[in-house]
Amino acid sequence: MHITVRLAAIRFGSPVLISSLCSSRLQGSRRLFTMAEHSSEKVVFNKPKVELHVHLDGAIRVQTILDVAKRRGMSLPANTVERMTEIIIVQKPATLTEFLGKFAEYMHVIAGDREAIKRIAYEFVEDKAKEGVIYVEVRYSPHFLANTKVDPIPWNQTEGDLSPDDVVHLVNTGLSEGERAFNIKARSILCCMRHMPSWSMDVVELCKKYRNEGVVAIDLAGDESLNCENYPGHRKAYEEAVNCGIHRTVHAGEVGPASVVKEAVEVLKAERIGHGYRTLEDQTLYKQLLAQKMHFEVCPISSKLTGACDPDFTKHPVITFRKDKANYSLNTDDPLIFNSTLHLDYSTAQKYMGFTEEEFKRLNISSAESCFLPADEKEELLNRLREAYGMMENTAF
Ligand SMILES: O=c1[nH]cnc2c1ncn2[C@@H]1O[C@H](CO)[C@@H](O)[C@H]1O
Repeated sequence: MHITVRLAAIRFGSPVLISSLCSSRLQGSRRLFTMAEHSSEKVVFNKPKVELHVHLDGAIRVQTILDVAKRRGMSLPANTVERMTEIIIVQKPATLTEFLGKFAEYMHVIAGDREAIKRIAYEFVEDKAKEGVIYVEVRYSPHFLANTKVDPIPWNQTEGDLSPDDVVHLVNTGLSEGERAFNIKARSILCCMRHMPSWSMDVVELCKKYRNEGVVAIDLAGDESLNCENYPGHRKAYEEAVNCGIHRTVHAGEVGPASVVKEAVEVLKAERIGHGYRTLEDQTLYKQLLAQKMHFEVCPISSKLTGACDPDFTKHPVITFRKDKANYSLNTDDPLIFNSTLHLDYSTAQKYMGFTEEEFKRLNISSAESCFLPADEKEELLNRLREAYGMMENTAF
């Protein structure tokens, strides 16, 4: 084995570990498959994968929510995994606003609790390792998990002593303990929220402070109908990110029009677009983004259940992306709320959109090329994938 490849294999997890973990089913809440698609879920791409768009607070185990509520003496609308899962998940196509409301069912339990925040980060890494992910970038809003130095204090919490800064430190700790335990690589992206421009400067400052401890980029999430031209807080934060070399992604063109994507690229200097489906409505913009190899973070199951795309997967925008050899990834987004797994996104792409093993390899290579790791670590990741996919050049003479 080539030395770089061997090093990469160690850092990103051994193939044996990955394949054995891949074949095991997820535990806890993920067993309750209620969507029709779940019955057909199978592992269609049992190879190392890269995931670039997944929300930590949308990827918590239901059992963990129940455990933490019990420990903290908090009440929940249900006390079994099955019942609580039914309450949290979106079962049929809804709206983005309806979907975003689901976080309020459980965020008050996790927010403000040191042990819980570290635990969800650690368990997240375990769940991703089980799906065969060898590199993941996970995102969240530090403010949504804090209970002091955040205005307003979210989820009706009373003021405590956990600041957004403490939250980032705890998530970093949970992720790095998870990395060591499950032998994959996990980095994080900090989210600004569209409706809270006053938090955005804090977010970029946290990105700067923790750039050497696992934080790789800034994001803008939430309700896209709020235009950032009217919210200079986001623009200023992204300007600072550009000036300091902080990587940038923006949720745009998910349910909002192509103009939001244009603004993300031209004003916020986004290097990747979260979702971006509605870019196709502006063919000039789409061609420009294709030419500059802009990366689209596509989330198939999510796009159906948030009402972002036609529920008929055979009409999904990612089919056009694939035909045009666009640069995109396949991601879960919020697997807790969609009661889904990365395997379901892949099997859906195969079953309804004509994706092949070759395309899965190509899109994972594009994902690695578009990830926010520094160049040397990116090359290691790429080598690891090329080796697993049988794409290594023969260097033995
Ligand atoms: O698909 C999405 N579109 C827009 N915002 C989202 C999506 N999924 C989650 N969040 C928002 O991002 C926050 C930080 O992780 C979540 O709390 C949720 O409000």
